[in-house]
Amino acid sequence: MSKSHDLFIAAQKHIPGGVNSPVRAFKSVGGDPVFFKAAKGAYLTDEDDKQYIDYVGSWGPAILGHAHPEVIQAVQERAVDGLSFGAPTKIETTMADLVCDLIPSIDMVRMVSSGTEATMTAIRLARGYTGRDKIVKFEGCYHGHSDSLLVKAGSGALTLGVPSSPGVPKALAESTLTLTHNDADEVRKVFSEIGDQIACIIVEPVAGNMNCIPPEEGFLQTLREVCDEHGSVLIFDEVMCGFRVHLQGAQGYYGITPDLTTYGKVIGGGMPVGAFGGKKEIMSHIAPLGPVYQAGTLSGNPLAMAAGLKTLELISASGFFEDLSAKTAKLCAGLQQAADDAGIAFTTNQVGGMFGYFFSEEKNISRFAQVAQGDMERFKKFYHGMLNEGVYLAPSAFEAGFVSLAHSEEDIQATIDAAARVMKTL
Ligand SMILES: N[C@H](C=O)CCC(=O)O
Repeated sequence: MSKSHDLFIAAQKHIPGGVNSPVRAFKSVGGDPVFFKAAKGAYLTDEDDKQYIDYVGSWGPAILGHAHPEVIQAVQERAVDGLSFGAPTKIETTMADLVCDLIPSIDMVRMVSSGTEATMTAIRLARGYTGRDKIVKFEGCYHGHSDSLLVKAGSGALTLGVPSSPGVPKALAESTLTLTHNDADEVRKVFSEIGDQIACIIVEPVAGNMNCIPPEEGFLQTLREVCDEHGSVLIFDEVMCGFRVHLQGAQGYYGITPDLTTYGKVIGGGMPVGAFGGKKEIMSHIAPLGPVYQAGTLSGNPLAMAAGLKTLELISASGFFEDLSAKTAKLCAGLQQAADDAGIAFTTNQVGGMFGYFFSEEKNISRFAQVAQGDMERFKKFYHGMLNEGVYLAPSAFEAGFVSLAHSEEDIQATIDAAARVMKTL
C-alpha cells in the first residue's frame, strides 16, 4: 500500500473526509487522494517519492510553476520583518497601485484572504450600492462557498453532487436567480421582467469550475448591456481567469468592462489572497469610506502581498501570455491527436493558460449540460491512467486544468505521449 493510503486513513480520524477542501478527496474519480510533500517548477513529489507533471497548479495560483525562486525569496525577505500586523503596511499600497495600473476597470481595490471572501463582499457591495436584493448567477459557475452563491454551483459542490448545499437559508437562495450559462436570450428575458429588482450579475467570464468553458460570442456583451439598461452591477469573478488567460484577465481578453472584479489565486502567488475592486463610485461604499461592511484580520497580509507582487511582476514580462497560451494550445492539440489516434470521442477547450478536456461526441462544448453529459466512466479511467503515468490532473470532470511558465516543451510532450498510451487502454 502507498504512503498516501496510510496518510489518508490517518487524516480521516480528525479531519472531516480526511481533507480540508472536499474536491481533494477524489470522490468522483475513486481511490485514495495523493498526499504530496514537495512542489517545484512543473512537478509535484508525493510521499512515496513519485514525481508527477502537475496541471492543477494548486487550482491556478502556480502560474510561474511551484516555488519560483524569486517568489520564495520575496516571501523569505518579508517574513523576517514580521508575519502579520493587523495594521496598514506600505506593501498593501504598492499592491493596490499595481492592480489599478494593470486593470483599467479598477480605480480602487480591497485585499482579502480568499476568493470566497472577495465574491461574498462584492455581492454585498452590489446589494448595498443598488439597494436591491436579487442577484443573478449561472448554473455551473462557482463563486466560492458563501450562502447566496452556493446555489446550483460548480466545482467541488457539483463534483460531490451538492450544487445547492443544505444549510443555505431558503430566503437567501430565493434571492439568487440561477440562469443557464451562455444563454443570452434567457438573461434578456429575465431582465425585461424584473431587471429593476436585480442588484448584480456575477459570472465567471471564463468558467473554470465546470471544466473550462469560454463565453459564447456576444454573451458577455449582453450581460454588460442589460446591467447598463437596468442599473445593475456587472461582477466578473476572475478569481480563476484573472491574471491567467491574459494580463488583464478575461476582461482584457474579450474587451468587456465589468463594474466590479474579484480575484484570488494568481494575485496571491500561492499564498491565501483574494481581492475585489472596481469603479470608485461603487468601491467608495465600502467601510470605512462608506456603510457596506467588510473586514479581515489577515487582509493585505505582508507575506501574501510579497508573493503576489513578485508574481504579478514576473507575469507582466513581454510575451509571457503568448508563450503560455502557445504551450497550452500544444498540449490540447496533442491530447486531441492522442484521442483521435485511439478512436476515442474527445474534445478540448482552451483560453490562454487554462484548458479543459471532455470525453464527448460533441465538438463545441459551451454549455453546462454538455459537460454533465460527458462520459464520466471514461474520464475516471483516463484520470487514473494518467496518474499512473505520473501526470497529475484535476480529479474531477468539472474543473479546469492549468499550464505554467515552468512546463517545458519536454513536459508537454511527455504528457501527450502518456495520453497516447492511456487513450489506447480506454
Ligand atoms: N475549483 C476550486 C477552486 O477554484 C477547486 C479548489 C477547491 O475547492 O478546493
